[in-house]
Amino acid sequence: MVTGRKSPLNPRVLIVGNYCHDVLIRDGDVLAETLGGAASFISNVFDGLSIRCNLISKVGQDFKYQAKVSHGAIVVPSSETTMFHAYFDLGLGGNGREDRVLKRVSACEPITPMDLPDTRFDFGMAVGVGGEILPETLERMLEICRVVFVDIQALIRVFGRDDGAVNLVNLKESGFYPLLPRIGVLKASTEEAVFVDVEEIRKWCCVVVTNGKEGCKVYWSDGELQIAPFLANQRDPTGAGDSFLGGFVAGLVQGLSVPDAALLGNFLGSLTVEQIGLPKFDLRILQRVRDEVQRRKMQCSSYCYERSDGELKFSKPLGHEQFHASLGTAKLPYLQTVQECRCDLPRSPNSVEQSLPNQYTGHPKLLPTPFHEEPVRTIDNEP
Ligand SMILES: Nc1ncnc2c1ncn2[C@@H]1O[C@H](COP(=O)(O)OP(=O)(O)OP(=O)(O)O)[C@@H](O)[C@H]1O
Ligand SMILES: O[C@H]1[C@H](O)[C@@H](O)[C@H](O)[C@@H](O)[C@H]1O
Repeated sequence: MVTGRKSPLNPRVLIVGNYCHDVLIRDGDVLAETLGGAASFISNVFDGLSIRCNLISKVGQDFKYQAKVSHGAIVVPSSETTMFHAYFDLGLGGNGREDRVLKRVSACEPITPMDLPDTRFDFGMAVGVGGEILPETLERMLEICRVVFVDIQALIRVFGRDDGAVNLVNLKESGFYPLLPRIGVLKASTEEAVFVDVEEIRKWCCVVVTNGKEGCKVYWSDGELQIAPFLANQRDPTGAGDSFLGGFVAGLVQGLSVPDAALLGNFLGSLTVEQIGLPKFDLRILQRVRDEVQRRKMQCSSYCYERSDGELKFSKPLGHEQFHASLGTAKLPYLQTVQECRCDLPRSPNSVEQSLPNQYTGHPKLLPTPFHEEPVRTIDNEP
């Protein structure tokens, strides 16, 4: 069980999920071929914020991006790299949201418990995209990681036998349901949240539901909290949820409160939708973000986590709105205007919007008590 304590000094993070090849298609034309997979978007955020992490991902010999990724993947000679075709045909969605139809056209082999390092981590992230995370893999992650963050897409995706069409099943029907009380945070998009009984799950773990340009909402057993979004000119929604989760966990790893970390997640999500495929973050923005996070940590250290009983304090962290404003300002000079933006993929109406009002609280399960110091086994594929 995870308790609400200060984040350990040098937290160890484990990301588990396959890299993939993404092909973005509209009206029969290939718009882009890019590196994909939640693991690539999340490690991109961690790299951008200079946070160390360990990553377990499997690919085939056909993997095109081994030289590009900062964390090498395990190459499985007998397997192909997971590949998705994402169809962005106009008229999809119909609800004002940027929906895409996904097909998994090839799948690398699953990540098994044997593939995971035999060492302890403070934060674990189960972020599969193509069915590569098995119940036993998640179970092993729960054993070796103090707190585990799970993207629901790793749990509820099923794939059409003939065409690989991605469909979703109710979480209760997945083999993962019994593990839920042991996870720290379940992240779902608004579309995916329909496949979960949030009212039931929130009694066991923190649930974060992202909602595109509206930002996100954090639910826990006896409260919920809306976290404000940031302005963005959306060009491609792919990976927004992944970068959100990367930013959220990166914030917690650095000792931010849950609302501040979720704000950082929203910020990274908003940067991601402005580019096609895996984003190249502007170095000036990243520097501003690192500075703002440091400033925020200093501000909060005096009141956010310090309670004599060692539990998190669940009152509004002063300056949360200011933190939102500062991050927003960091991005503003570089925010592409609608005219400048080459919209290769359909953009949702009103994607440039004012922030929503914000409330505050936090969740006790999210900051791990550090494991006793143990020798770190070097993971072979870590650079
Ligand atoms: N158009 C947008 N404008 C501003 N912020 C956005 C926009 N789209 C996404 N975001 C940010 O990114 C976060 C995640 O987006 P979203 O809810 O679309 O995730 P998702 O559907 O899981 O994405 P994907 O499956 O494409 O990775 C949102 O909570 C929000 O903070
Ligand atoms: O690269 C993308 C991205 O990781 C998305 O979050 C996921 O839904 C897609 O399956 C994947 O192809």
